[in-house]
Amino acid sequence: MSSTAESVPAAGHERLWSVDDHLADILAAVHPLDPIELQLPDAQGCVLVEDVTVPVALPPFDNSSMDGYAVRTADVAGATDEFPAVLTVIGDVAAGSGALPEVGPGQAARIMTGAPLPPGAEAVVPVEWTDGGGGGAAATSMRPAGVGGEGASGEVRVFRSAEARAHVRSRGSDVRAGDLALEAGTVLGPSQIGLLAAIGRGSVRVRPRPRVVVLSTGSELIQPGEELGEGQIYDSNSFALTAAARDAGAIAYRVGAVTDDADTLRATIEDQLIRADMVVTTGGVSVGAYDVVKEALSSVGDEDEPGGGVDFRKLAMQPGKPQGFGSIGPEHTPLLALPGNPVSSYVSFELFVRPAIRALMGRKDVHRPVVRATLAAGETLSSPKGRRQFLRGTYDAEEGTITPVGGAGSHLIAALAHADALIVIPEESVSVEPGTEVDVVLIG
Ligand SMILES: Nc1nc2c(c(=O)[nH]1)N[C@H]1C(S)=C(S)[C@@H](COP(=O)(O)OP(=O)(O)OC[C@H]3O[C@@H](n4cnc5c(N)ncnc54)[C@H](O)[C@@H]3O)O[C@H]1N2
Ligand code: MOO
Repeated sequence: MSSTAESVPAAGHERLWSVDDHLADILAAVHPLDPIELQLPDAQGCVLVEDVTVPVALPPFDNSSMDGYAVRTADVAGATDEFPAVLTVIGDVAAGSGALPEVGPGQAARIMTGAPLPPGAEAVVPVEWTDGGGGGAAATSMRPAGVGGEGASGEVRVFRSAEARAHVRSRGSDVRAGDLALEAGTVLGPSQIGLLAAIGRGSVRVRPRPRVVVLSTGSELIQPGEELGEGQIYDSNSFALTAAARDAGAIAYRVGAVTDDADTLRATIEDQLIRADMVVTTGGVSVGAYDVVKEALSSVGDEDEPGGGVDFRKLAMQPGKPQGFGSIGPEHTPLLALPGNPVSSYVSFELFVRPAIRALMGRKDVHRPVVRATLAAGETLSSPKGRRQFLRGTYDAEEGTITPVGGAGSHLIAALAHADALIVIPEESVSVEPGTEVDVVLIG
């Protein structure tokens, strides 16, 4: 991967890439996945690639919005408690009723919410405006349609008049046939899935969720639940980043920690490519003698896979300085190699992997929201010169303040777990006073 953009001036002898240039390079190389037809439940969170038009009006027929009686307006005109209209009940119309009774003069059909308005009827009077067929005062509910259809015959007293179309939901009052239901580019949330189902669509063309394989590296890592040995730590990165990938919209596969062995790592990644639209690794990208990701991937693909290969860079950011990005395998699957420190890998994920996942999904909103907030710190914060620092904090939307949680250390997993935002300290700042306005990335 290369960038035409300028890199940040070297600090010491290092060439540092800016956060923005690195992200731009990633987004330039990551393209939306090809669309597929998915069943509705599987399409949740996906981006629609077709304009969906309404095949049938909603509602498809005039229907009642209340449990009550379908009546002719002239029959109930002037009805009061004292002088109710007395109508002959000719039967029940329940939701789903096929054959409908014709309501003639002096007649009423008992009707349920959602049931089609029967021919002849012009309005619905709610059951509470009637005696419910019981011969007494105003009813509070209908008598259940028990054996023998009690309540679906006899007489009903109506105590109020009704205007034409009262309590009737007209055919097409929601959408009409031929209307645009949802346009291409819409992200399918629960209500959009509901609309698609309501107009009878069982499947839609969408961009699929990317399959993201997350693997961590490090011979010191063991799985949570196992007994810690000397010098060992639990692998938290693969869990955190798999969760973050899922949260971003991906189908995430967590691969357990791989030992610091280049051949094993290469073989593991190759095995995973079959189910990966993107690979994310953590650890092994620094300058140590056992920095296996760098060793395993620096050379990958150069001769065999034109256009492939992984580039390792140092970024002008803290945490998250060492980063790798490129593509791997015959499909040129994007690979992001993140630093191993837990906070570094998480912040790097937020800044680079999440946007890449969302770009694969075809989403326009690839970035987290950024707001301005007042720094509510107890002391002046310091930041390394020439590096964009991302401190963790809690954001108070009501007060418009951001309070740092924990320090700058990239091993502070507990503080990260209590943060819902990243405080951005620009490259040019070396200290920030409490009360200063800062950019805040909302990650909660
Ligand atoms: N001489 C230098 N040393 C380091 C530099 C440097 O420029 N010169 N950069 C530092 C920075 S900044 C970072 S960030 C780290 C990145 O190192 P690696 O990506 O090679 O990561 P590791 O060495 O494998 O691990 C670092 C640290 O994180 C712990 N870790 C790793 N994986 C996990 C995991 N899955 N779950 C929990 N914790 C994990 C690991 O045990 C180490 O403590 O390099 C600095 N060094
Ligand atoms: O850049 Mo490292 O990610 O500072 O901790």
